[in-house]
Amino acid sequence: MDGNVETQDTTGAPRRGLIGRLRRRSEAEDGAETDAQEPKKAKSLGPLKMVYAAAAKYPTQIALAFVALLITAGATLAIPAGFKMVIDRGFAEGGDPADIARWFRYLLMIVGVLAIGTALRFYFVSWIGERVVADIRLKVQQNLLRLAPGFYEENSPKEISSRMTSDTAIIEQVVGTTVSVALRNTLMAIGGTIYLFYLAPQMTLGLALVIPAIVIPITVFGRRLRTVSRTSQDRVADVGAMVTEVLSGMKIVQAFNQESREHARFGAAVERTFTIAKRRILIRAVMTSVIILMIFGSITLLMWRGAVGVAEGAISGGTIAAFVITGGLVAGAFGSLTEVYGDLLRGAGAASRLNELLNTQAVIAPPARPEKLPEPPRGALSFRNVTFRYPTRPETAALKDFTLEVEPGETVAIVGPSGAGKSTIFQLVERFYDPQAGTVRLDGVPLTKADPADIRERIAFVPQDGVLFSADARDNLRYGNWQADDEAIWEAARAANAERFIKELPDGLDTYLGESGTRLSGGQQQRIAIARALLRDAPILLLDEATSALDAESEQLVQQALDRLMADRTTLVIAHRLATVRKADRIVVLDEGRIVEQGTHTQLAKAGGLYARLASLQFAATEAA
Ligand SMILES: Nc1ncnc2c1ncn2[C@@H]1O[C@H](COP(=O)(O)OP(=O)(O)OP(=O)(O)O)[C@@H](O)[C@H]1O
Repeated sequence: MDGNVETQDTTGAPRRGLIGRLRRRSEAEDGAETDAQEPKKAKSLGPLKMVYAAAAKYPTQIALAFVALLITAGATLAIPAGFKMVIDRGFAEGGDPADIARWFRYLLMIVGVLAIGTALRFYFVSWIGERVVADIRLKVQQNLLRLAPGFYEENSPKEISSRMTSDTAIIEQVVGTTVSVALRNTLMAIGGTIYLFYLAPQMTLGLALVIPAIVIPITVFGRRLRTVSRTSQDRVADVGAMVTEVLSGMKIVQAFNQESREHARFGAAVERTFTIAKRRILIRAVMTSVIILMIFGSITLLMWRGAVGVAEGAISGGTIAAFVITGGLVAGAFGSLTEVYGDLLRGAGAASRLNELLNTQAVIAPPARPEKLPEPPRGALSFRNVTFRYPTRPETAALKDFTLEVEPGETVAIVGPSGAGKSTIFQLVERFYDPQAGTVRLDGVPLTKADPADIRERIAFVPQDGVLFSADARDNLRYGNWQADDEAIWEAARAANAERFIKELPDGLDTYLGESGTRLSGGQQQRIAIARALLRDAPILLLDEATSALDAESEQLVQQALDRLMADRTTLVIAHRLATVRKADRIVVLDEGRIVEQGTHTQLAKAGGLYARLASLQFAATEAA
């Protein structure tokens, strides 16, 4: 009756009053995800300040929501009064039909105001909730884009994405529901209690004893049920995990004749789920019976007391009706208020997790007065005595006293065993990290003195496996240069030997390349990445050659594309192919973060050192593939 739309549950059906709320809560216990992974609560409401600040930007909507809230609370309380009139005057024997109509019209008017007011309140309150969440998401993502890759090693993308979705959903719940529920129910509890005293002071005192007797056991049962439910969901998750494990390892299970053992193991997990579910349903069964007994029992007792009063002529039938309805509203309001604080703490927990993402400072940021890189770009790279440790692995240096001067236009192949530090060189050139000692320079300017965006503007990076986004072929190519028109795109595609297969795609450049480009072969993805780098047309090329073996024809197509890409550019290439090292102006051999040899392929092959060993193993293997 109070039009409690904000407590809408996942089924979309509004649940009203105390019974509705209880049902909603116990259904939530059965729900798959609702309480199973209940998010952590904060210790205080402090972090909600950020939510307040975000909402305060929309004073008009807040004012409108508040007005609607006042109107609906008033209209809700007016309903019992309306019923009182209708019952006492509208049902009076021998009454004038015109007089009866008046009271019913009055009641209808209240209902109309309540309906419209509730719709407006729901609209504005939810609007604010959604808008606040949208603003927070935008701000968080903007900050995330500024953070260096090191941050994502310590904070998993899965965790961050869960903050962006579930934590923001909790905030939405707080703004769009909890605050409104709290305000409305406080108004209803106060207003309702005053009205009850006005109607029947003695019966109200009786009710004051009954309400806690209803609310307290329900709250206690509710808590127990929530704990048991959580355990129950964990057990169900165990069953799920076991199914996945066995299914994905089915060949091993069967090859080792472990079917009966797996069945027994699964049986035990299923029985554990059943045992805990039995406890849950027992608590819920008892809880339901207690609720029915308490609520309907007290209504019956009140009516009984009222009936005696009516018989004695001390009280009217309409007053009894108004009293019962208002009593229900007030009890429901108190019931709701018991949940509000917990919900707010949960919201504060979510807000503090989002705050962390919002306030993380970028380690790699432009200096206050960035030094301009010389124009036109030359493409000279220099590493002087660079020592670098990854923040997550401070004990080992990925590069040790590394010195390398790369001349404009030179092609330097970097080879070395796995973990030697080859990719680390690229990370430092892009300035994803700053070395602990030594200096990296681009065209004579130390990277730390320039704006990272200016540095990256001058670099094209071709990763091992072409990183494609879920977009069409055109946008995947233009990622290197959004100004490129179709003519330029086709020219790059041609040079990258990608023209033919792109033309053969169902919609040419408009073809959607699917999640992570799964619709293209490895060689095709590499050629897209090469075309993208061609479009970028940067003076420095960082090329991480693919290790995956391609068939001879793709290999040749990729190689030709790479040759065109490397021409007239300073190129650092992590080389896995003999063809590449042969063509390089210089080969740098890296081991455990240090340069151990340098020279051309012929020189190094003759020297009989690490390169000669690697070449005979690694390149022979890839050439044979
Ligand atoms: N993000 C990281 N955090 C911590 N340590 C890292 C990280 N990336 C690389 N390392 C470590 O730094 C060292 C150098 O790694 P790097 O990736 O540069 O080697 P690599 O020569 O490119 O190897 P591969 O040929 O296997 O790709 C290794 O010991 C590696 O374990």
